[in-house]
Amino acid sequence: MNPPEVDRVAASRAAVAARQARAAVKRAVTERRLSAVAVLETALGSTESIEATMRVRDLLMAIPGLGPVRIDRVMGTLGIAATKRLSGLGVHQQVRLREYLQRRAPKVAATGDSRLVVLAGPTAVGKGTVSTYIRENFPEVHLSVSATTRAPRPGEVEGVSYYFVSDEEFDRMIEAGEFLEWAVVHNKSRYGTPRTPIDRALAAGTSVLLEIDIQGARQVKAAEPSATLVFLLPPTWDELVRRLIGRGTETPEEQERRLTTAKVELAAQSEFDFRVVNSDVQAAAAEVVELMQIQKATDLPSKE
Ligand SMILES: Nc1nc2c(ncn2[C@@H]2O[C@H](COP(=O)(O)OP(=O)(O)O)[C@@H](O)[C@H]2O)c(=O)[nH]1
Ligand SMILES: Nc1ncnc2c1ncn2[C@@H]1O[C@H](COP(=O)(O)OP(=O)(O)O)[C@@H](O)[C@H]1O
Repeated sequence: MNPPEVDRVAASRAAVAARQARAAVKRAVTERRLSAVAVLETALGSTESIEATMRVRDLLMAIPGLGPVRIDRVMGTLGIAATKRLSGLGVHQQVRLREYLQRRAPKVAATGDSRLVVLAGPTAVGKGTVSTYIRENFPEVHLSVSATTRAPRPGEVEGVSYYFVSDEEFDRMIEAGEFLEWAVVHNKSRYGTPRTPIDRALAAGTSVLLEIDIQGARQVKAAEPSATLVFLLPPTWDELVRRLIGRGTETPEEQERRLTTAKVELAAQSEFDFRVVNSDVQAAAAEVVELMQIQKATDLPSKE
């Protein structure tokens, strides 16, 4: 084959793969394993996502109970042209479509099976930012509060950010078996996940999110194989460096050290069940919450 032909074959293979991935997303919406709102948020969060290339009409077609005639009428009311793709929506169209989906589209099917989900990832990728967004916007999720031996920073609240405990108290908690997992993080302080609030929340049917480091994620999986591990990724390495420096909470030496650790941590991503790219906080949070609600996502396209 000559080069233009090679290009053509590659392009047509990519088109087939994209069509299959779009069909998998549609199927997941129809089967109520994925909410239509989450598809919209992912599309708006990343123009490179498969979701961004979906037509609005196809997303609506995936919603059980909506037929072609009704969809034409709805799209007319929303002021969206028949061929429009999710990535091409104007700001007002986005708002109108989101409101419509929130009202009309069924929520993902309840599994009757509350989930333990671990969010981990390299330093400064945005774990704290995404989990704070979830705490503030998704009250149905129980966000675990860890105990730590590090000192509180300005603005941190006892019992909300962490339980700030002494070394002696932390020793006592280990002895008493109060932790689901614990670890020394950044070679400095100890952090641990109290077991009782998690057991209580799961027993009450509430899903639980742990924002902990990678050593902790491995321990949770060993203790609770049914736990779901989610790895938060930066859009690029340079963006991770920018976030770490931009946050301005570490000295240049500490930043260097954390970036060296981050390379090792990034290599652990294949141990995780799902990967979510944190390009946009709202979209990343929506994806994490979605993963807390679906029972089986094996035939969804990868979240990479
Ligand atoms: N293993 C484990 N890690 C934790 C726990 N709580 C927080 N961490 C991790 O400890 C690290 C340091 O957190 P923090 O002191 O808040 O500082 P940050 O690095 O600025 O986010 C982060 O990677 C957290 O994910 C916990 O209970 N167990
Ligand atoms: N999606 C994002 N886009 C841009 N900046 C972000 C995003 N998510 C987080 N940040 C910023 O990156 C920095 C690190 O986030 P943080 O939540 O402290 O990371 P982590 O808890 O993983 O160490 C913070 O300054 C935060 O505001």
